[in-house]
Amino acid sequence: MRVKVQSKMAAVKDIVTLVLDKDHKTTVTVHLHGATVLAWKAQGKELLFVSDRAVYDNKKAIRGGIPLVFPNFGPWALGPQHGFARISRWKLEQKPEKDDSGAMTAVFTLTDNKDTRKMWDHKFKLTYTLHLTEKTFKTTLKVDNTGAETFTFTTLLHTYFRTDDITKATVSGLKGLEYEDKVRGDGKFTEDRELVTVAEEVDRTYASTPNSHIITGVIGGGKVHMEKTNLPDTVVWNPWVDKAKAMGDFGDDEYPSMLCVEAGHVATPLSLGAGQSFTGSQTLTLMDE
Ligand SMILES: O=P(O)(O)OC[C@H]1O[C@H](O)[C@H](O)[C@@H](O)[C@@H]1O
Repeated sequence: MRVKVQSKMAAVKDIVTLVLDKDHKTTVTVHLHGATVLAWKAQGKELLFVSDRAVYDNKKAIRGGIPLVFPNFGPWALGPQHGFARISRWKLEQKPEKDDSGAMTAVFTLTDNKDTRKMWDHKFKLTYTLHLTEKTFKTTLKVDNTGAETFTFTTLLHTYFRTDDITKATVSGLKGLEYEDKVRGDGKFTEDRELVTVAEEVDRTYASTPNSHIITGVIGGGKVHMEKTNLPDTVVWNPWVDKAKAMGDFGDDEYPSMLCVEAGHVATPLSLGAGQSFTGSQTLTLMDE
């Protein structure tokens, strides 16, 4: 399946790879379109889902991996759904390098330009730092307001985990929390399950979640620990049968193979004054089975 995805990818010049070890067992692959993480392989196991039908035309958002949502989560009056970060061309600011501790780091940036200002007339700089060790993958997004006026935004790391069978996957840390449910519609609901499972279309935004979730049922019976900082909300999404069929860049039969658990600041917008900055991050750790 991965080979097929690779062969459909755009030119090699679009792709940056962080290789931790010489055997290529622990790597991260990033597309400059959106600085979209396409793959995180930990000890030989590919943990992220990318659709076989994903489009690599440097225009459309890439269906899978970790698209970056900024400056708006969801439908947006000023531009495309989930904002422009995931459909903008990012710059590789610092090539993958090993630091003293042996971790690989790479840094990508996006600054306002005529296309972003057409939609959202603010000056900003986004700095996205990827940090890879043997079992952990940390992604940190820094937002700088480089203009003279305050702006508000929402942001999110839209992580697609690869699952063996979605009905066997679970997400911890959500019991007792309020959520909005885009499937059921208006109103707030309260989660009563210790471990959230998915057996139908799910699209929920849980507000003020704990900084740690454990996701089970990741490919090969894997367990991933998600730790987040300054990203207080968690979205759980799977399109299920009908929505999968309606999406042009997602296979009809792919929904059992993915689960999105998305760390973000989306339930309430953030406000940044001139010269201020915000930093949010998530660290994914492949846990021992
Ligand atoms: O199709 P996209 O624009 O990539 O959005 C994919 C999904 O992203 C999030 O999970 C939202 O909560 C969903 O409502 C949306 O369907």
